[in-house]
Amino acid sequence: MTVEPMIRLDRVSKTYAGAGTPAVAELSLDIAPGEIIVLVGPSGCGKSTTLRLINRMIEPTSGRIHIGGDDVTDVSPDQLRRRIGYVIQQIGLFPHQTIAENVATVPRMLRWDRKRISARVDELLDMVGLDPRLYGNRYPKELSGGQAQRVGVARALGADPSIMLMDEPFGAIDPITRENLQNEFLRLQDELRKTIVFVTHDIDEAVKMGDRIAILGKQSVIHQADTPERILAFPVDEFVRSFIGSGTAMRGLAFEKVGDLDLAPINGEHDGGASSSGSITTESTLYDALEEMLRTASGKAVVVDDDGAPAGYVELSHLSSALRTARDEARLHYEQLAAGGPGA
Ligand SMILES: Nc1ncnc2c1ncn2[C@@H]1O[C@H](COP(=O)(O)OP(=O)(O)OP(=O)(O)O)[C@@H](O)[C@H]1O
Repeated sequence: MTVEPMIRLDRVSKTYAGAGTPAVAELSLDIAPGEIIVLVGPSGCGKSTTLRLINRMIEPTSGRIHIGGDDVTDVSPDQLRRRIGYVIQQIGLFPHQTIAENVATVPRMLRWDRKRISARVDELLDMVGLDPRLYGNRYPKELSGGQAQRVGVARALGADPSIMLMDEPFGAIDPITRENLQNEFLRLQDELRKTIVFVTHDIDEAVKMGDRIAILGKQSVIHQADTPERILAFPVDEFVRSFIGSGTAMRGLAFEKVGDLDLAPINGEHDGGASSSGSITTESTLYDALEEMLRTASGKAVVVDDDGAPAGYVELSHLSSALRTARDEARLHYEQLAAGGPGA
């Protein structure tokens, strides 16, 4: 990594009192400023422990933690936590405080004046898509699960921390609300550019949210830490392959754009049918094209240009060749890494 990492874990270990083996063993990981890194792995592999080590809710048994270039292993955890927002699944809003009071938690701890706190609370609720006038005076039990989760995000952003730790933040939410929250959060992150460590069980969520994904095995041992594209194209071992599961190859199609293909020409005889179907544009992904092929059961998908006129076909051979190229590029990257070459 060429930029100075925002978070550096340097051989960090944690053995809980009374436990025979460490929950986290010698974990080293650099996290760049502004990136979302997603930690995924089986239950009990130490994901939550790793998050809590970063904000020192628990103390490492050994190793060092650096934030923004400073070794924070020994600074006061209170100070540290103001620089780090924390969102958890069972959101833990204070039930007897209003939404506005909940969101004001950190600014109040920092002893901001009343006016500044109130302006910040309004701004934060707006940011997460809740109208402060409608929701500010409600109590947590008067919110849906999705709304409560938004409040959790707003509260974590209270003092504009540079780092957010998110432990299965959308885990207990129905799939549709969950997808909305994911999309809104990604949009928000486009503006805020926080450094985010995000824990999930769900590989699809990891692929969607992560700039990088770290696949962890027992004791938070990193099996593979890389972009979602490369992990899907080239799982480095059997553990990663089985963790990401079936349908892996197809998921990789979501990273390729139709516009990057050399489309098959449309012959005159197909024009009529071609122009009548086709929601696929040059901005669509190859995954969209595959869905279109399956939907029309034709083995090809018509691509339309900006004026809605047919521009060409995506064929199955495009898809297999795109996947092959992604796999070959990823393999080359890892070969170069192993050889200490340019990928290293
Ligand atoms: N406070 C604690 N005291 C003792 N052991 C703990 C404590 N918290 C976690 N552990 C143990 O440490 C290991 C890692 O737990 P952790 O919660 O970090 O895993 P996880 O990957 O987040 O799991 P999950 O996905 O199920 O939430 C487990 O074996 C767990 O039982």
